[in-house]
This record gives sequence, C-alpha cells and structure tokens, in this order.
Amino acid sequence: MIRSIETILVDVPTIRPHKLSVATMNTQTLVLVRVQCEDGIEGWGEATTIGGLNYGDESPESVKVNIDTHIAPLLIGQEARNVAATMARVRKVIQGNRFAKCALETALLDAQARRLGIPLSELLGGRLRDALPVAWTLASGDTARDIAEAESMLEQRRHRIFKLKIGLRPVADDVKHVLAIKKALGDAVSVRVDVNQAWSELDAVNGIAALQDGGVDLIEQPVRAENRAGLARLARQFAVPVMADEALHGPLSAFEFAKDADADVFAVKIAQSGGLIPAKQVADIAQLAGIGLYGGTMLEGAVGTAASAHVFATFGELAFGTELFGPLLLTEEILVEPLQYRDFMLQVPTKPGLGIDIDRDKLATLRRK
Ligand SMILES: O=C(O)C[C@H]1C=CC(=O)O1
Ligand SMILES: [Mn+2]
Repeated sequence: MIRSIETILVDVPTIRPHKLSVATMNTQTLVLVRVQCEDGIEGWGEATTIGGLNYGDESPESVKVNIDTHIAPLLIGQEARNVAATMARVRKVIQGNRFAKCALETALLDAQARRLGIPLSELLGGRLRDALPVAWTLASGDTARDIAEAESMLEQRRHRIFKLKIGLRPVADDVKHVLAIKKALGDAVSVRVDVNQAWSELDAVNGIAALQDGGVDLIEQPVRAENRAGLARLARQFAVPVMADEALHGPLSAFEFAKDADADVFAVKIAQSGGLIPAKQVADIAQLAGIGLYGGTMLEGAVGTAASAHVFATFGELAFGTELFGPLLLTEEILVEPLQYRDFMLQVPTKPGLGIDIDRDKLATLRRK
C-alpha cells in the first residue's frame, strides 16, 4: 500500500549559463518525488522543466502543488504493486500535468522494480542495450567557447555528438556560428541544431538549406510546436533529418505525426510523454511508422536521467542516440555514486529499480527551504 508521497524542490546551479532561444538557465530546479510504501519499499521520481514556464506549461512549483494537493491524495492507501491500475486512475481523473504524472509513475515503477529485485528496464520489457550514446549541448552563446568546450569533451571521451542551441539571433548569424563549429570539429563529429521553435517557416527554409550544405546532421523543432504541417513540409523538402521535439506530447500526438510521417525523427522524452509507459508507446509508434528515434531530456538530474536511460535501453532502434547529459550540467551531485559516463556512453544502471541511491545528507542541504 502507498503510505506517503513527498515532493521536494531542489535548486542546483548549472556549470555555466545554458542559453536556449526560450530561456537562459543559470540553475535547474529538480522536483523529486518520494513514494513510501507500507512494506518499507520506497521509490523516487523526478520532474524538471526549462526556465520556469518558458519551455512548457508546467513549472516546478506547479508540479509540486498539483501533486501535493490533487494527485497524492488519490494515491495514498492504494495498492503499490499494481502501478498500471494506479496510473490509469490518475490519468482518468487528472487532466494534463504530464510532467507530474511522469514523476509519479517513475517513483511507483522504481518501487515495484526494487520490490521485485530487478532493474527498472526489466520491468519495462527488458533492455536491448546496456549503454547509450550521449550528445552534449553547446549553449554558452559564444562560438569560441563552444568550440573549446566541445574539444575538451572529445578529449575526455565524454561526447562526440554536439547539439547547438540556436534561434535567438538572426538566421545568418546562427548559421555562421554553427558552421564555424562544424568546421573546427571536423567530419568525425556529429553536429546538430535545436531551434526550439524560434523560426518562421521561411526562416527555416533558408536556415536548413545552409546548415544542410555545411554538413549539419539533424534539425530539431525549427518551427512552432503547433505547426505540424510546416514541420512536415520541411521534413519532406530536405534530406537532412528534421526532428519533432516540443510538438510531441505523448502517444496521441506521436500518432498524429506518424500517420503521414510528418517528421523524420522523434525526440522521445519521458516527461513530455507523460510517463515511462507512454514514452515507450511513443517509441513503438515511431518504430512502426519508420520514424527514427532520439532519446531526449528535459535536463533532468540523476533520477529522471536514470529513468530515461532504463526506458531508452528497451528501444530496438536508437539511430540518433540520446542527450542524457542532464546531471553533467549541474554543479552538485545528488547520488551516493554518480551515474557513469565513459567512452561517449552513459552506462544504464544495473541494480534493482532505477539502480541509484540518493545522498540523503546532500538532499537535506540542497532542498528548497
Ligand atoms: O531539447 C530541448 O529542447 C531541451 C533540452 C535538451 C537538451 C538541452 O540542452 O535542452
Ligand atoms: Mn529540443
């Protein structure tokens, strides 16, 4: 039985300003969810977003207040072992709030997998890989600094896929910035861009043409999330793959995109999908439709990153790798043993549940008072 649900806000400074077209982040706020069960088992989940309400329609504070006030009371006293029934109840009576639902589902599945003594990926059907390629986002806003940062990542064998955040400056300036980085890093390195919806369709036609010529590998969410037809036109017009990110809000939106192949690639995110099981459905839909997969992040800390890793490890196809670098962008470690990144890959944890242990003392110091 579920005994208690606690939500904890944790503000962690980033290692440098992280500049997106919608926000500049100097801290990330983690919403940690702790579910305690009568049998002594506990599970952890996490929700994050980017820049308060700049990125999505849930904020860390809304996730906390909506779980505390509206969702937790539905769950206290419910059977903890049947996560499917519990989440079905939540999904039936709670509208929206995908990030909050994801954090809760993560905690319930973590608890159940710990109870069974198996890694979470096994509860999700079993893993097809033990390590995941991880991209790094260059988003300092400065070309020379981004190149130096990428070179250091290559030297440490941490990342060889780089995603550049653009869309804030005029298209020509952004193209110049991206191509300078691509030229400096060379052909062995994958350079991609994320426009975070900033371009008009006309900007996108011009921008993508130049980026494609310059050897950029992937174009992420160039136009508004609502403009599915526009994204589809761009995907058809260009050979360089065009990826849907903010446009994906779970299985239903994935199905709408998949019906007519309106994107070449999906950025699958557990939070945007509304949970781990819906994220798997998004991936299934993509694979059935021949759409490529990329394991996305909401810049989660270690808990959300581990949860995402367990989900992505079950994907048959993962042609574009992942961007599960969230914990590496933060100045503080909240795990007893950090997640392992080596040889350009994140190692999927192997211990039961999420396979991680929260450092309780650290959490006590960092939590918002
Ligand atoms: O993809 C996004 O839009 C959000 C996020 C993921 C990586 C990053 O730097 O920002
Ligand atoms: Mn994106």
